[in-house]
Amino acid sequence: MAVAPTMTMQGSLAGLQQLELPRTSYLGSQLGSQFRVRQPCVKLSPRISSLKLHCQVSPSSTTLPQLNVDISGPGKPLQPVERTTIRLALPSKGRMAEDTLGLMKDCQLSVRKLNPRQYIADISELKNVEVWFQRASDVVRKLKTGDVDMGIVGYDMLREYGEDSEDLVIVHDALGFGECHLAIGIPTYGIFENINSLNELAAMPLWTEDRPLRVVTGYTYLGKKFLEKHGFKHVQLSTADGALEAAPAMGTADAILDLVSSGTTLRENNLKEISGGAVLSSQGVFVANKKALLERKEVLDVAHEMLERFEAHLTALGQFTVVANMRGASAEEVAERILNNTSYPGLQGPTVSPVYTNEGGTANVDYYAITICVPKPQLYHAVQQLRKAGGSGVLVSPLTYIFDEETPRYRQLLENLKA
Ligand SMILES: Nc1ncnc2c1ncn2[C@@H]1O[C@H](COP(=O)(O)OP(=O)(O)OP(=O)(O)O)[C@@H](O)[C@H]1O
Ligand SMILES: O=P(O)(O)OC[C@H]1O[C@H](OP(=O)(O)OP(=O)(O)O)[C@H](O)[C@@H]1O
Ligand SMILES: [Mg+2]
Repeated sequence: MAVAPTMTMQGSLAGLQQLELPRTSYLGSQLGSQFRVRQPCVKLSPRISSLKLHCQVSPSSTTLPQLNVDISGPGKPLQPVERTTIRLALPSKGRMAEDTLGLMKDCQLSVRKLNPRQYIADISELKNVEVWFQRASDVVRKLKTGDVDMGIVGYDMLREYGEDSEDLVIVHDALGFGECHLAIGIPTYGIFENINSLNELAAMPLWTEDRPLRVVTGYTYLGKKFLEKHGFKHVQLSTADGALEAAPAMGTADAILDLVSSGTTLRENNLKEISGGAVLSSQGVFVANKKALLERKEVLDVAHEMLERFEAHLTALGQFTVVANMRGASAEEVAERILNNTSYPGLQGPTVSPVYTNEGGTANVDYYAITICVPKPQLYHAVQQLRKAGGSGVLVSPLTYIFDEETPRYRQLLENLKA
């Protein structure tokens, strides 16, 4: 039953501008006019006798004080109030945190954080969006429970902590950072010297109920499913937070199940991958809570905008804009030469525009400037083709965004929401 408590506040209130409620109940009116309650939604249980609330202080303050609010006595029932803000959870630390903020910035969605220890921030371009910094595992957990609406994490984390939940939906599956794969690693030496595949590992007669294959991993959900699926009968999974590659040499595990990117950590610890031993490929993904997308149009709208920005930027990253002056009789003739003699027609076709030269005071057209987009790896090939087709003075510049007419991923998202 919800109750309206009477409250006593303890602690210094100096400098407080607003109160953040990490959980959900309506406390707004009791807090006094000097506070702005940003999430006035808390479920209060009659058993709760006190709540600790984190308070956001004025920008000049560097500390994050805690305000103790004692709740005592029954009051009149309160109606729970729906959250109206949109919550985006981002990784709070490590390589994903940096890369995520980098991508947001590149998409003109800079995240404003008042100080590094603060876990809430905002994005001036996305009004009504709160950014919450969380450990990657918590980003997924909170997405599942609906405490946040959208988030960015590694696909590995999504699968491990999301546990194939139907409440989660991927909005963008390839953000272009945190690329790695989750794989089994075994020693290159000793009894594993001639073991090169998952089947060979499973078939080793050594593994029994009393002496199972010991695998250390941070991915116990995915690991268990994977090993069961591949016929491992006697396996013991254990877990550790990092430096798993040390376990076989220490004798505390036979194999590891961990992320591999360059392969250096495996190699430096005398471990190897085996064929069939890769569980999944991973990179940063943009995920949302399905119910939030379906039931709150404003969440779907923000997801759409972020998706469009990500797509426009990530597509552009792989291409150059190329401008070349071409001698020609007409714009059509130049366009035909590009379309027929080169492999790079541009997005819909080449843009062709006249170049006016000064001929005794009269503007004359002998050249046409063509503009096309070229995939980065094919740049030199494109320049060669353009030269052959009569191009001179080729200018190459980076592309920042390519906004297509529509975003295929958005269409896919709408399909997924119907399912
Ligand atoms: N070697 C790697 N190369 C690329 N991406 C990686 C690598 N290791 C991890 N990742 C990706 O980054 C995410 C975060 O990794 P991890 O949790 O190990 O954080 P971290 O940045 O290493 O910090 P810490 O391990 O100290 O908590 C992983 O879920 C995965 O998606
Ligand atoms: O194939 P590589 O390029 O060598 O990368 C793989 C390593 O990167 C990650 O560790 P991380 O650097 O995050 O250290 P941690 O174990 O402390 O998390 C992962 O857990 C591997 O150990
Ligand atoms: Mg790590």
